[in-house]
Amino acid sequence: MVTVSDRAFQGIYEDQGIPALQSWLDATLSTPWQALTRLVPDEQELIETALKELVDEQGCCLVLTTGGTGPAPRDVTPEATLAVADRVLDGFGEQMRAVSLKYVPTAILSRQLGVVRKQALILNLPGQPKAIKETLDGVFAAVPYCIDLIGGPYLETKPDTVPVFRPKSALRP
Ligand SMILES: Nc1ncnc2c1ncn2[C@@H]1O[C@H](COP(=O)(O)OP(=O)(O)OP(=O)(O)O)[C@@H](O)[C@H]1O
Ligand SMILES: Nc1nc2c(c(=O)[nH]1)N[C@H]1C(S)=C(S)[C@@H](COP(=O)(O)O)O[C@H]1N2
Repeated sequence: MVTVSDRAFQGIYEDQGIPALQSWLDATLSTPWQALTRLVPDEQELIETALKELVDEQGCCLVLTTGGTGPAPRDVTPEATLAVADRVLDGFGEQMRAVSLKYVPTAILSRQLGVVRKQALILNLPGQPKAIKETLDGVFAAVPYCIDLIGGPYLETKPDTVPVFRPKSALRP
């Protein structure tokens, strides 16, 4: 979980991004998981370093960033994400923007991406803490099967949360 925010990094406001990510994942995942967190300013090189470390050294299978996806000059999270990507999964950005339009007309301002690096799926979420639930609710059904396909662990969700979709042939007992 990576918060990208100049002001949260400087302590001007308390970071609500990582707590919102943690509580969404705690409420949703039934598979045991371990949280690793990073708080970085809107600096491309520092974002790239955090992403590479979480994937390459820590072995994360899912990296969620929040913040820095908009059109302002210091918003560089998508550039950093693209720079470390092996492949782009366009559907994630498209779907997150589509579901976000139900909440705010400014959803189209987010340049958020979903990419694969090695065994990890990296998803960019907008910085507004409420956007974390709004966007994850809309795409998470496809996340576990994506992680299966890139060689990560078999993730499952709790009943009455986001139902995971896998083709029948990919289901495990
Ligand atoms: N990590 C965070 N914790 C709490 N609130 C946040 C966080 N990130 C963003 N916000 C809130 O969402 C708004 C829009 O987020 P955005 O990422 O555009 O921030 P920003 O205006 O670029 O500034 P900064 O990078 O300093 O957070 C912010 O003005 C702030 O109110
Ligand atoms: N679901 C959701 N998507 C959203 C928002 C939101 O509140 N909810 N905010 C939008 C706004 S106002 C902006 S500017 C862009 C980029 O936000 P970021 O720079 O904080 O990443 O995300 C957009 N996407």
